[in-house]
Amino acid sequence: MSDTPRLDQRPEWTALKDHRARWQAHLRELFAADPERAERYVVRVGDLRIDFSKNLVTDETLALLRELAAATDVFGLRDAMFRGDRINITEDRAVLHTALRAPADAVVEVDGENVVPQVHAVLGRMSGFAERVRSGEWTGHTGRRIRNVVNIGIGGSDLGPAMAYEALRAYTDRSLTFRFVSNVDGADLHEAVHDLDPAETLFIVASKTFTTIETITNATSARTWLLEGLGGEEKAVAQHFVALSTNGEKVADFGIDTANMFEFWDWVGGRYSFDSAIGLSLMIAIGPERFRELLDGFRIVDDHFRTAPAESNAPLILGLLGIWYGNFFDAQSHAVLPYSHYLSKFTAYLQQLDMESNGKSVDREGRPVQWQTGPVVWGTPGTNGQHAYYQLIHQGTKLIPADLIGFARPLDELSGELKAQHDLLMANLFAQGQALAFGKTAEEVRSEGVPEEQVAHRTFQGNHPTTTILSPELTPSVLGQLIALYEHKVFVQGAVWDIDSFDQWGVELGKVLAKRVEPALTEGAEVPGLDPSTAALVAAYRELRK
Ligand SMILES: O=P(O)(O)OC[C@H]1O[C@](O)(CO)[C@@H](O)[C@@H]1O
Repeated sequence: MSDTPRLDQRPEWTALKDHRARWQAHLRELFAADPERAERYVVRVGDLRIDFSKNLVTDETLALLRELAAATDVFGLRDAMFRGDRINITEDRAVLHTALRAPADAVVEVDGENVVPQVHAVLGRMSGFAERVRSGEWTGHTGRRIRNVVNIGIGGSDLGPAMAYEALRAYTDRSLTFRFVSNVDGADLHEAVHDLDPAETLFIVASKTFTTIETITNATSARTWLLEGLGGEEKAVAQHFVALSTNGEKVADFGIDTANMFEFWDWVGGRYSFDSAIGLSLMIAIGPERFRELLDGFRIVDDHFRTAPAESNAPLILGLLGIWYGNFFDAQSHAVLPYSHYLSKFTAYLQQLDMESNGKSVDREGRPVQWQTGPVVWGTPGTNGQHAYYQLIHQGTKLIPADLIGFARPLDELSGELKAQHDLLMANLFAQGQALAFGKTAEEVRSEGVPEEQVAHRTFQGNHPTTTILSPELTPSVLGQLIALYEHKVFVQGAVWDIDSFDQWGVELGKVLAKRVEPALTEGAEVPGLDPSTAALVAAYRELRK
């Protein structure tokens, strides 16, 4: 048994509990008492200006939170991560997604071997391949150039490239079509390929393990579709399928030539893998140079996280704010609300990053935790959300801290009136932050002549915390900065909560049970050990499908 004190028994935790018990201030009062907080509570990293002034904190709160971070040795674990120590303890692995964006002359060792040259070798191969596809030099089996790229993967092998493709659409080669297939529902693949010409289609099968049932099933069906379309010649596969994986053996078993495999390593977690070979579809879309800019963006935030003092360390501050709300205000969720259409898949990406990392209920030694861990992360582009669920954030009974993300300039893609709409978009972001923080008092409502019986309904309590992340423009580098910011925020929270943020045992049971239930559905076989409820569902399914 370890002598590490339990988190909730640390004096720093108790100090925060006491601080919370005394907490009364409304954001209106905090700003009235200290108008400077609008400037003081801002951190800058790279192109990101992170304004956390509309959070329920004072200098004292921030100091107490930093003391908790120091007591739990967040920076010690950070250094261990960057060094390549095996901090993913249940899988006994290093956690080195930061090595994926390290400069070529950096040295990051795993088991005494510098991994940076391998990273750059794969990046070089990816660049060469991406250029050949983009230029038309890489052709399909019939000699026609590739016009469609279909990424088949799920979880970390899908969400990153799919999100970033949307985010950076303005930088993509519009003469190519990109599709992302993840769902084992045959409808996903069907909709992705039904209007494509197999002779012009490249499948990228993305799977770290190359054993994931959804991906292997979809890849097998894609191969059938391709061969049917190209007259059944097996050797066509070589020109139309490439693999992204850590598992060369399984790639070969599937029938993809390992010469067409782009490798990554077990020290890259699936949800942290999109800047590895998993980004190949994105690299084809935006080109190797833009991809390198994206990596540079990640690196800016890595360097900041590694070196900035606690007072101005952006991922640390964001992580601690989340802890303040989740552990001391009982907030159950965290909303991420981008005011950018291009970021429409950003929150879905963060859901895996955050919830698969920190959805844990035992500490690093396997003891049940006595404190809340990862929040439910949710959200969609802000303006659409305003006309759907913002009502609950403004006037519901739950505390929902939110990040509002916006950009000063629209992309050059837009012109004329469409460009001018950007100010309206951003006016909405600013207005929401203001309304959430300051609300509208009953007196203000009355002064507008609202009848007394409606005053309560039209009053806005305010005091809802938001953090506003503003940057000049959504470039590849800025996207990399944003993702790294959240990666390290999640890291900080896992470190404080004393959980392993890098395993994902919680997704295993469902996978095993699905394999056990499937024969009952497809072959009508009896499945021993089904609970009565599931057995009844299976029976109803069999009856209904007749
Ligand atoms: O890349 P793979 O091995 O196919 O795994 C896909 C996803 O499945 C998970 O293991 C569980 O959902 C994720 O962590 C991972 O990103």
